Amino acid sequence: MLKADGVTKRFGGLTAVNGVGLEVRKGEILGLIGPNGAGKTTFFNILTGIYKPDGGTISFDGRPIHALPSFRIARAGMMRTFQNIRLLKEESVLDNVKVGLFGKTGSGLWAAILGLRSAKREEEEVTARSLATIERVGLKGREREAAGSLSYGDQRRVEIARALASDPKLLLLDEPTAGMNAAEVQEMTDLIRAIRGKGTTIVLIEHNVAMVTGLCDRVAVLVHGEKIADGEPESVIAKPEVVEAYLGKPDEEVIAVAAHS
Ligand SMILES: Nc1ncnc2c1ncn2[C@@H]1O[C@H](COP(=O)(O)OP(=O)(O)OP(=O)(O)O)[C@@H](O)[C@H]1O
Repeated sequence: MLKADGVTKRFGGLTAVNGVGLEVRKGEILGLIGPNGAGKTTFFNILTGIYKPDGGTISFDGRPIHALPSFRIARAGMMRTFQNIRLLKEESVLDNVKVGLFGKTGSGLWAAILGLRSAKREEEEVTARSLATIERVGLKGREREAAGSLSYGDQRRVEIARALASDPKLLLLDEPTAGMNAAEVQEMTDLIRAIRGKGTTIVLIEHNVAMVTGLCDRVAVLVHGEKIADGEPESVIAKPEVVEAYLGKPDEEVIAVAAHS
């Protein structure tokens, strides 16, 4: 589904992503882990066209995308969420999700201004699709509430719904469980699994090692902008270089998870 080869990004003298190669297979959940500042979000920003890479190539669904603007990459079927929730807090849950379908409609601005029938029909379709997606992420009945009034965990669901509304082939989630309690992490894990169950391929950046190990089919590890490991979760996180580089020192949680597997 996605193939990155030798992807590099520099900010002045800092090489944030250094020659990273990564393959994402159709239908899998891939976890991207690594310490703070390892380059994970920068890598997402490159995949989604927010940053242009200084080197390397990326193909998505068989087409090169590394030179495309973000809206074209989104239109090709790659959507994402952000580490810091980016919702229109005063607007309704429904309107926030409808934003995810912006650019997907074809009638155009004049048709909307003139109130043409095609624009009305499109608006109805966008609303229906958004409502169905809201239900899918478990927020049925909350459509008219202001997004900012929802709990943190539910706001993340709205973010995911916005990315999911256009039915992407590939969904990138940047720390979907950040700041969540154990129950919310479990609910988010279930939701991600259900999304994959409907055929969406998922890559997620995550700090919660136990969650990654339980959820992901494969894990890739970035350290100082370089990929140091890639493979089946339990074996990757048990590698001494991963334990040391990722955590700085052997960590009891990781060792316990590895030993348990
Ligand atoms: N726009 C930018 N300008 C300059 N430096 C940047 C920029 N974006 C990221 N960096 C730097 O690139 C490095 C990688 O940052 P990045 O946010 O990608 O790491 P990360 O692995 O996502 O970290 P975290 O887990 O803390 O979110 C860091 O040193 C960061 O300061």
